Amino acid sequence: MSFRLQPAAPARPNRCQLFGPGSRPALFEKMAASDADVINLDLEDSVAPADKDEARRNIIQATHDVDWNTKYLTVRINGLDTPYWYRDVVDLLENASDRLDQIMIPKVGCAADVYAVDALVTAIETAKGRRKPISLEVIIETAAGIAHVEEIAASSPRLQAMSLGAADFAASMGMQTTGIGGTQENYYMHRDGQKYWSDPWHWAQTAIVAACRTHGVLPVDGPFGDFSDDEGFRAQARRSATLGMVGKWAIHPKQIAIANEVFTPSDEAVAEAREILAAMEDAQSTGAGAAVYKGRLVDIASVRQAEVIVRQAEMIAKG
Ligand SMILES: CCC(=O)SCCNC(=O)CCNC(=O)[C@H](O)C(C)(C)COP(=O)(O)OP(=O)(O)OC[C@H]1O[C@@H](n2cnc3c(N)ncnc32)[C@H](O)[C@@H]1OP(=O)(O)O
Ligand SMILES: O=CC(=O)O
Ligand SMILES: [Mg+2]
Repeated sequence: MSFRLQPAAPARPNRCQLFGPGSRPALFEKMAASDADVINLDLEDSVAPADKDEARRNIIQATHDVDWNTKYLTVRINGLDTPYWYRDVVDLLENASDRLDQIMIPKVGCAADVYAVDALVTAIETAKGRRKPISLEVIIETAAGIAHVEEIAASSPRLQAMSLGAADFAASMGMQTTGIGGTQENYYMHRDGQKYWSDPWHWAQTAIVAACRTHGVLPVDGPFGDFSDDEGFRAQARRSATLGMVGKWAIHPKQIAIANEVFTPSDEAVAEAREILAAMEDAQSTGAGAAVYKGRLVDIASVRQAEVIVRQAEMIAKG
């Protein structure tokens, strides 16, 4: 273990990030009343170019008018390769209420992309005397983004979360699919006449989790496009949770309850984790470093594993 301790990620629930287009203000109250931990109002890909100005105005108004209660409120700005992003940041930071918590930067390709937004945010916060600092989140959804994922995770003290954006990621990588997340028909192994599907998102997810955990950032799984496929969504979410991600986007309200369920440690998992902690406390009281729990080895590493589950459950229970 390096002598540098691994920094903790922000201790707030981030099990589900519910998206909605800034150009559909009729959805805002429904989003606020949902069970999602995080609300992402979108100015980017779900908003047509002709609607960008109005969507910005809708979102700014909603930071003043809508009761967002305990939601973590974040706005996805347009990418740095567009003519829209600077106006998104300037208008939001100059006019949104203090209810705005975070800005999401899409298609981040290098640490300097985050630096540029951070510089603009910092200047406007100072000029306007905004007392609550805005946090940042990024989407890794390009070949450059995944190639530079570690420097991006380290890019700014404002950075709280990083998502994998499967749709744009697939496009940027030249992947032969129009599916957004989940199992891909042609990504399989073959043996004895049987197909065994594999997970094409796995390597990018683990790269994101490692970069995030190194730098104290929340790793999040992005969209799953087929919102009629509950079991496909659940399987994708379970894989992400198992790999260390803390939550997943919902692009339709149907997906919220499944994300919350999967990313909340189950009562059984928490009970087992507590039993492991107790078994190890007993072992350590007799001077032993290892013990047997339900026929399997547990040791001090098991304590660290069990603590991840207990801490996550306690943090979610606190809200
Ligand atoms: C893929 C790459 C990405 O960047 S994903 C992130 C950007 N995309 C988005 O933000 C899209 C978010 N989702 C949507 O715009 C809509 O959910 C889409 C997919 C278009 C479906 O809308 P619609 O046809 O109205 O759905 P529906 O009739 O099944 O709705 C049922 C009830 O739920 C509501 N609803 C719908 N979407 C949301 C939402 N995002 N947040 C909150 N509520 C939502 C509908 O208004 C409808 O409500 P009601 O039952 O009529 O009261
Ligand atoms: O922005 C999200 C994506 O999947 O693309
Ligand atoms: Mg995208």
